[in-house]
Amino acid sequence: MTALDVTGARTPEAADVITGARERIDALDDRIIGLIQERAAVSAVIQEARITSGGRRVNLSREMEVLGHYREALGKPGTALAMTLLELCRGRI
Ligand SMILES: O=C(O)C(=O)C[C@]1(C(=O)O)C=C[C@@H](O)C=C1
Repeated sequence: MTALDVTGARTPEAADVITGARERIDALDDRIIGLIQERAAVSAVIQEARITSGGRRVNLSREMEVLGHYREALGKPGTALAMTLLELCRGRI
């Protein structure tokens, strides 16, 4: 496949722009994944401390704060993103 095919561009110039921008997106995605893994590790510390102290894994009022934070920053899809992040960090409830 040529660069034109894989990018969907109709000109070599557009294919170059897309190929370069996709490299930046791949690098950003790697950083985002790393941050999600770091977030999950910090979240695990909190959950462990709470459970060890006799509490529950989940704290719904805090989850509402997290959901609101993402919704304020990113709009309605931010809520869906935060729900996915919470599931990654504390499992399904
Ligand atoms: O902040 C907490 O108390 C956490 O346990 C962290 C966290 C989160 O990942 O944001 C995870 C589970 C809780 O239900 C609420 C929030």
